Amino acid sequence: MGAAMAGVQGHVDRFRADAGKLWADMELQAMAALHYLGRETNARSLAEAIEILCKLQVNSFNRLDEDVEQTGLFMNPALAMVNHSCIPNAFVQFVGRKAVLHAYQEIKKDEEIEISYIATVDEIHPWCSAPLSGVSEPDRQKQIRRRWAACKPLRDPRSPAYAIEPLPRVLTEASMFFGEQGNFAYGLCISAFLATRVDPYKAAAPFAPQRVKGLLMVAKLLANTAPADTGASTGESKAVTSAKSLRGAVEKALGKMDQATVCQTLLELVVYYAPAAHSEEWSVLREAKDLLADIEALPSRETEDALIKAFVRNPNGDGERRFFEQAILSPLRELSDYCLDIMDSEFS
Ligand SMILES: C[S@@+](CC[C@H](N)C(=O)[O-])C[C@H]1O[C@@H](n2cnc3c(N)ncnc32)[C@H](O)[C@@H]1O
Repeated sequence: MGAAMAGVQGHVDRFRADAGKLWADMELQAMAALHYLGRETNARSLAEAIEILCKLQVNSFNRLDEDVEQTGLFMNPALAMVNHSCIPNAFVQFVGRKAVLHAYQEIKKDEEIEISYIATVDEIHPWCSAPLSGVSEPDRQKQIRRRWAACKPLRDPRSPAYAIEPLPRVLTEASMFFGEQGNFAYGLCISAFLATRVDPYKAAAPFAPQRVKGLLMVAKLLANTAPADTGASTGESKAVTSAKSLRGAVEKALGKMDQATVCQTLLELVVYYAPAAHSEEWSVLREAKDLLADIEALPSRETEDALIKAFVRNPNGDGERRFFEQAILSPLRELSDYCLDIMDSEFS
């Protein structure tokens, strides 16, 4: 056991660097353990005891009993080798004093066995949610590819579960990645997918902060997407296979829509919902108002402006609803239709 324990990770430096309550607790526990064992407390014995505690912290399982819930910690060096995934292919169950590693599905030879370190499906582990902004571009692409592959069970067309983490998080990362690359069209398709097919299922209230932020993201990407060159289109709309025809199809969809009108309407929605979502001081509200002022200053948009203002005044009127469905929602849905193809073509 001692030799096996030597091989497991303890991340002592990371715990020390955090220097929070956990580290203070560990020092106290280490001193108590040495005292209990009748061993002298000195710098060396304390460091050894702390290392063991850190290894337990990183590698042990909460041993759960069906009736009395947590009954203690369970540590097994072989089981401690199993890494985390937010979409695991296995889980650990306690049967009496034994821990049993069960597979959720068939695990092929050489495929990694992964369990979830967290308790509920909607939580997301820091490794899956860690922002990738400080990472070099090829590493970032590799990370998104890896995370996207892990989302496969959530995008099974027979039982899609787009709102379950980590899928929304991976799409958000990919949208930001494309935005930073200057590929606003692809970022927009992904953000449109999040705004229309993910966020409403994650948060029912239209003033939920994440939904309002999602609308601003779509509006910002739209503002950056220059009116598309419709001549670049290949004319294909179905069975988009190659990256080139996918690009052409997205450009065609963009070329058909009135980008300024969609952008302005989304910004009006952000301005309407932001105070309920957060406050009058919210930076999202400020940004939306600034962008709105820029669009309203564009020349020759009196008709569109009148339609948008009418919708804002009376969103439930028949004509206004039709305007929203046809001029705003329908083109956004069309863009969102390309999201999964884009992810598969760029990150598979
Ligand atoms: C219980 S151990 C798992 C085995 C460990 N990878 C090893 O080789 O000893 C937990 C540690 O593994 C690493 N780890 C586990 N899952 C990970 C993941 N999905 N991504 C990155 N690191 C992970 C972290 O350093 C974590 O503290």
